[in-house]
Amino acid sequence: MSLYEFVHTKIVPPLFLVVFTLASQLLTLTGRDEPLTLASVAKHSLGNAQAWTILFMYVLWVLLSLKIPSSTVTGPALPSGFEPQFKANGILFFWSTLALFGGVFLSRPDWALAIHGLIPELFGAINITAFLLCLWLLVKGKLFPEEAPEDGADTAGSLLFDFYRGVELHPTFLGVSVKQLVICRFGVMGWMLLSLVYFVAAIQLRGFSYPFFVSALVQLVYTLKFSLYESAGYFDSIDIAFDRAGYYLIWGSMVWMPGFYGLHAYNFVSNPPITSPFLSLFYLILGIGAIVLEYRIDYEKYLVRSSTSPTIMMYGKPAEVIHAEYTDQNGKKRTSRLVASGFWGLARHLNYVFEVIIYVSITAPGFSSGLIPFLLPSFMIILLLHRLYRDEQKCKKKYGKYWELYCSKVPYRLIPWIY
Ligand SMILES: NC(=O)C1=CN([C@@H]2O[C@H](COP(=O)(O)OP(=O)(O)OC[C@H]3O[C@@H](n4cnc5c(N)ncnc54)[C@H](OP(=O)(O)O)[C@@H]3O)[C@@H](O)[C@H]2O)C=CC1
Ligand SMILES: CC(C)CCC[C@@H](C)[C@H]1CC[C@H]2C3=CC=C4C[C@@H](O)CC[C@]4(C)[C@H]3CC[C@]12C
Repeated sequence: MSLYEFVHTKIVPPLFLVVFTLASQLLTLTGRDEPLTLASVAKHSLGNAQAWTILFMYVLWVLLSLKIPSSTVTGPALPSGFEPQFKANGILFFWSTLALFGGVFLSRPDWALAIHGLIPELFGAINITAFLLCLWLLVKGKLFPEEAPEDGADTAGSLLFDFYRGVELHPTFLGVSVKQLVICRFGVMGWMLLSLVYFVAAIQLRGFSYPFFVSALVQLVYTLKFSLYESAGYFDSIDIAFDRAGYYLIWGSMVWMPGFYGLHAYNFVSNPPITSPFLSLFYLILGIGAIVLEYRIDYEKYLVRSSTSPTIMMYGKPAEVIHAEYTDQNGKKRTSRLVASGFWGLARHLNYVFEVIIYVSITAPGFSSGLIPFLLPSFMIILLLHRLYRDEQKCKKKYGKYWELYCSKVPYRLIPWIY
């Protein structure tokens, strides 16, 4: 066993389970008149009737979004030939959620302040639900997996590692994909809704804040971008095609995403961001610009991958495409397209750079008011560097010499001419 494997399978699971779970509850106490102690964590960690009611209503809403009739998108096939199905109604979900909850908070802004006060209990309830879900996914994956034996509902011999990493790739719950339900619907939209709640709560307390508005607006546009990208690309991502449904992905999306990704906004309520209107305008343009460019990068890949024509025009000339051969898990030869021009010709993961810029624009309005707004961009840099490493390993293994050809044409991983 290599050192990386040892750390990955034996050290990371227990460490992350304790540290991140505890941190997720401790952080809900920031910006409040309560000591950051284990006793305070314990006091709120079981939730209360109001918190459980809010959570129940929101779970019903996200479940409903995947239960209503809609067209479907197919994800990457498993060795057995099984093709996971996802609902293609991300945009409808975005606008209806915004209309429903936006309407509720506009007519009852005092509810936003009440929910802000309930955050420790709400995350107590979400944490319990996420743990129960991960436990159920472990038991189900081990005892009655939905996936065929050749798809390898994979177990690593250690219960803790299986809990952390997950067993199955595409488990379902009440007939819907657990990944789409938890990541795309509960996590991403829950994060956006909580940030809107904090924004309205701050208005209730101190009136309109332009820097907070900029932060919330960039995040709203980012969520809209995700909803557009959900059916066009997210179902081919590492999260869907490779990562199994366990603590990392499921707890991460259910608790860490709405909690930690929204921490700066949660703290803006008690510690308002102070930034000049000029600088706020700069962050707004930076954030929206980075979202548009990131969308363009996702779109260029989508354009080349989905086109049936042998020549694909990009920026007025034929796109440079590597027709990469690979062998799938059934031993069947297949071809895929690697774009080597446009943004994908500048660096192999330029989208990750824009991703970090987006998170900087969302949090930067609060940079002068404390350390908390620096946490999210720092976390993103670590998360994306780890992801870059995993993705490059995956592509090297999958495409072999074709990946090396792409790397020779596009030698930069992240930032053109630098790295
Ligand atoms: N906010 C957050 O916490 C995070 C956000 N993100 C964002 O989510 C989005 C998706 O991220 P992610 O899935 O990691 O990465 P990408 O969208 O970059 O997809 C990577 C995959 O694309 C394919 N690929 C690689 N190079 C090329 C190429 N030149 N031409 C065509 N296809 C290529 C490979 O898959 P294949 O096997 O299909 O060839 C590779 O595994 C990004 O916008 C990212 O910034 C990502 C991580 C965290
Ligand atoms: C603390 C840990 C246990 C790690 C938790 C990690 C997860 C919270 C995140 C891992 C991958 C993340 C995502 C991938 C791609 C995305 C597309 C983007 O456009 C929106 C965000 C996201 C869904 C993002 C969400 C957080 C992760 C699931």
